[in-house]
Parts: sequence; C-alpha cells; structure tokens
Amino acid sequence: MVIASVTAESNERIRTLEYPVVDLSWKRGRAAELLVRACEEFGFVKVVNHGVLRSVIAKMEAEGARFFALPPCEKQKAGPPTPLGYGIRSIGFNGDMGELEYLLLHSNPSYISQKAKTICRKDPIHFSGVVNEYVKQVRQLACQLLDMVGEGLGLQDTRVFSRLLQDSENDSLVRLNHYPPWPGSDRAGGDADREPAAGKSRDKRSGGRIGFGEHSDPQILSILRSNDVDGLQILSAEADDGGVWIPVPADPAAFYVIVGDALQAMTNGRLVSVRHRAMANSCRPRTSTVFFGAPSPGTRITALPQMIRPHAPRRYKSFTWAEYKKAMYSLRLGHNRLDLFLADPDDHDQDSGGISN
Ligand SMILES: C=C1C[C@]23C[C@@]1(O)CC[C@H]2[C@@]12CC[C@H](O)[C@@](C)(C(=O)O1)[C@H]2[C@@H]3C(=O)O
Ligand SMILES: O=C(O)CCC(=O)C(=O)O
Ligand SMILES: [Fe+2]
Repeated sequence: MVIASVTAESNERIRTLEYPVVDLSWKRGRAAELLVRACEEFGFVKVVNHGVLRSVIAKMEAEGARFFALPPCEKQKAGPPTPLGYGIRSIGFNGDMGELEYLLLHSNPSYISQKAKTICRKDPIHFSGVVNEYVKQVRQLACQLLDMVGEGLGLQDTRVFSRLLQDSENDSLVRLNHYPPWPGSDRAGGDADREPAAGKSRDKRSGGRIGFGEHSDPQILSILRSNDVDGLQILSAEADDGGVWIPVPADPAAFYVIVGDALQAMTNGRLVSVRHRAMANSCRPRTSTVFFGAPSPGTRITALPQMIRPHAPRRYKSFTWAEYKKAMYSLRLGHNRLDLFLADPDDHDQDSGGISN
C-alpha cells in the first residue's frame, strides 16, 4: 500500500505516523485492491487524480468564503440548524460545541434552491448552480470509489453500495465548515500554555484547540476536501495507548475519503468507520467541504451475505437509515453509535443478510 508519513509530536515523543494514499490514475484493479486495504486498516484514504474539475472546486470554495464573510445577522438568516442550516459553535442537539461555523445542507437540488434564498440573497440561482454541480461531481467520485470497493471486496454485484447514493430519495448531505483563526498560534498542538476562554474545547493531551470534536461519520462514505490549512486528524487503532491522533496534512488538490458507520455495518465490520476530528490551531482560517453519501431513509442496512462467514458471524442487527438517524441525533457527537446495534451473539435468525429498500 502507498503510505504517506507525517512526523508528529505526541506525549513528548516524536513519532512518524502514516496514512494511505490512492492515485486514481493507477490501474483500476490495483487501485481497488489498495482502496479496500486502506478502508480495512484505516477507514481512511487520501485520493489524488480524482477527476473532479478544479473550476468546480474553486467555485464551491468561493461561495463558502463569500457566505462566511457575511455579517453575523445575515448568516443567522440561514439558521438555526434544524439540523440543516447555518450553525455556529453548537453541533447537533445534545450540547456539543466546537470552534467553527458551518452550513449543513441536504444534497437534494430542490432543497438547495429553496435554502439558497436565505444563504445568498443577492444571487440564489448562482449559489444553487455552484453547489449542485459540486455535489454532482463529488457524488460521482463517491460512486466510483464505492464501485471500486465492491470490486476489491470481490462482490458479484459491485454496484451494491453506489446504487444507494444514486437513489432519487438518497439522504446525502453537504457541509461547509469554517474554522476561525487562532491568532498567535500555528503549531500542530496549538499554544499549550495559553488558557482557553471559558467554555472553549481543548485536547487534554496536546493542548490544541478543537474545531470539530472526535466522532465517526454515520453515513456510507464521506468525501472531504479542505483549503491549505491543516487540522484534520484521524485516530489510529494502536494497542498501547488506546489510539494515536494522526495529523493529516492539508492538500487542497486532494480528496480525503472517510468510511462511515453504515459501510462498516454493511461489510460486517470488515471496513472500519474511522474516528476523526478537526483542530482549529492555525493563525489562518481553515475551511473544509464534506459530502456525506447516505441511502434513502427507508433503506435497510444489514451485512451483505458475502461478508458473513463462520469465522465472521453477524456483528450488527439490521436497521433502516431512518432508525439509525433517530438514534444518532439523540446521542452526543463522540458516542459510538454502532454499538447500540450490536447483534445478540446467539441470534442466528437474521443470518441471510443483504440490503433492501
Ligand atoms: C451531535 C451530532 C451532530 C451530528 C448528529 C449528532 O447527533 C451525532 C453525529 C453528528 C454528525 C457527524 C458527521 C456529520 O458532520 C454530521 C452532519 C452527521 O451526519 O453526523 C453530524 C451531525 C450534525 O452536525 O447534525
Ligand atoms: O473539517 C474537517 O476536516 C472535518 C469535518 C468533519 O469531520 C465533519 O464535518 O464531519
Ligand atoms: Fe466527520
């Protein structure tokens, strides 16, 4: 597997940490095999030569910059988040806070054109056009990657995952995050000697300022990109100290792929939904845009029959996406939501598996 490495200071130790990279210009079979290995070992992969047009990315970034530069009273017109809409600091409904502002949107074009009226009052049609084109291209990338995952896993029906994102009722979201600058600090761990203002989140080990706290993404696959400001970290599963945060250097030309809980459930735990977070430590603002690929609310998420083996019995009960969303909105950001759906080890009733909607 092609691995990128980063040197990081953690617990007063300098470590070299690694994360996988896949180049989509490689031979498809090889890229598919490496993609699956990355999703099994990390639940995360950086993708280069992805084919999403630079002009489409630049327009999306410009729309985000224009919106976040508006006066607070203008931005509030697109809020509060219900969970969709404009939010500042507060994440979800259960008291989670972060150092960020965001716009959380459904990916459905009719929702976007409605919401655009409050986000871009000067030119809502331009805003929806830009977001729709971005979503279209990034969804295509997500589907290409999911088909490669299907191939790499050796499935007969290689489109089993991508079909869910192409369903007309799919529940995919797009999120624009804006992390404000932290003046006077530009170290990976932040300025550990400074006291945070009341109520502000800090990582206990590194002292860094947390923009978006530790969590896994609930959906099937997330496709993330950012500006050139670092901040994204993924949690490696290391036996010695319960995991190490791997800082993933920013690369505005790349996309970062994050396996979500639903894909972990459908692969019976073979692909892992990675825990990650975003730090807000830089003296420059960080912006990120995330497409969260999700099925329709009625889709039943259950392990594919090929993923259930005598040595790999069913790990999760089956659930609909609507049921999973209900559970996730009742929980804190950092909760391990899939654990709520762990199968009873003695229950063999559901052993045939599959996806239905
Ligand atoms: C605290 C919460 C925010 C969140 C919904 C939740 O109850 C738990 C999961 C959170 C998360 C994380 C990934 C995505 O950013 C997100 C949009 C999602 O689908 O799940 C957020 C949710 C949110 O901000 O509404
Ligand atoms: O901004 C980032 O890099 C991470 C954002 C994230 O994890 C999310 O929006 O779910
Ligand atoms: Fe996330």
